[in-house]
Amino acid sequence: MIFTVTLNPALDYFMEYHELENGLVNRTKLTRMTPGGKGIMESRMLSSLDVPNTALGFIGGFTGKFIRESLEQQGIKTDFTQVFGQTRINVKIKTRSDETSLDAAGPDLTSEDVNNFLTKFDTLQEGDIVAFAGTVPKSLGENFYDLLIRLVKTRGAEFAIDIDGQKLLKTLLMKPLIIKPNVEELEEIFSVKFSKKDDIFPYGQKLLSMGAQNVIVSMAGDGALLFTKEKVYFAQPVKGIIKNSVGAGDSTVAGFLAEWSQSHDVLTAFKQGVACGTAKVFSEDMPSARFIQKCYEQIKIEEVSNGD
Ligand SMILES: Nc1ncnc2c1ncn2[C@@H]1O[C@H](COP(=O)(O)OP(=O)(O)O)[C@@H](O)[C@H]1O
Ligand SMILES: O=P(O)(O)OC[C@H]1O[C@](O)(COP(=O)(O)O)[C@@H](O)[C@@H]1O
Repeated sequence: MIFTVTLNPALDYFMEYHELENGLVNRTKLTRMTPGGKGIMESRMLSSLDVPNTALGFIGGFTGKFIRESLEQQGIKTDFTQVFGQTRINVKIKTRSDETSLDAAGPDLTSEDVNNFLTKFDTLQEGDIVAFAGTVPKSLGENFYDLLIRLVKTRGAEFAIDIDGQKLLKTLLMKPLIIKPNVEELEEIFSVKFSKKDDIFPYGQKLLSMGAQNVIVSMAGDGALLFTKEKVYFAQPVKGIIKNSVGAGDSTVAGFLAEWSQSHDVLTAFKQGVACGTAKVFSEDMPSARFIQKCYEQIKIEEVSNGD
């Protein structure tokens, strides 16, 4: 079974404008609400692919109720920890030229909330995969993921993690099945600037040598790289009209896990990850399995130099 963990879920509130004018009243032509937060997006994508999974995390207030009910209506299994505070609202503004996110901080959590949440890890077993993704609410402290990863490993399960910054590096010793920094995150982690794809190779290798089992470096409209112990692969980008790129990275991770959990074939899992990321950006909301398959058929993967 795959479990996704969203410590700080969000109701994503989408607003569309032709253009935004600062300091003026801007009237939207379209609004939409969807359940968000990185693990929740992964659960939604896994469910589009019909892969059994359970969404874990902290939710509260009317926004939390909206998330729980929307997921349940879509047939997604949830086992959230109910908290007193209110789940945040993240505003996603789309104009003709830009996509902008106004993301909130999220509620404070108590030690009782945490203890209730930790019991969800009691039944984990070998063969399970836990996908951690997204920011940690301040009240949980910097090291909360480390604690959760230790629980997962103690039970013989695998984990995937999609977080940014130095915090990601700290988790590598625990050997994540997959990590997926995007180019900007990788640049920030190593304080470097990439001007071409080949510049990324030594850093992908470095993440492997630090403990990651597999590394995907996503490059938005420039495709993605997969680093495995044996080889490095490049997935060419698919061209199309971008409808909504929120959750592209989460969809990539979910696609990878969906396939890997069934076949344990890393290359096919990478292809499915790229197909899901691609299908997501070309859709307003979560794409259908049929559209993901259509994208999958267009993905071209080539082996590139091993980057040594
Ligand atoms: N403009 C785009 N055109 C085609 N595919 C895209 C585009 N943006 C994202 N994708 C797909 O989604 C994946 C993840 O996107 P990316 O923006 O790198 O991740 P994140 O959301 O984590 O920043 C990419 O590797 C690619 O497959
Ligand atoms: O936990 P974080 O890092 O604040 O991210 C929350 C946001 O991430 C999302 O899952 C989108 O993820 P992406 O960064 O992959 O577009 C939104 O649904 C949500 O508002």
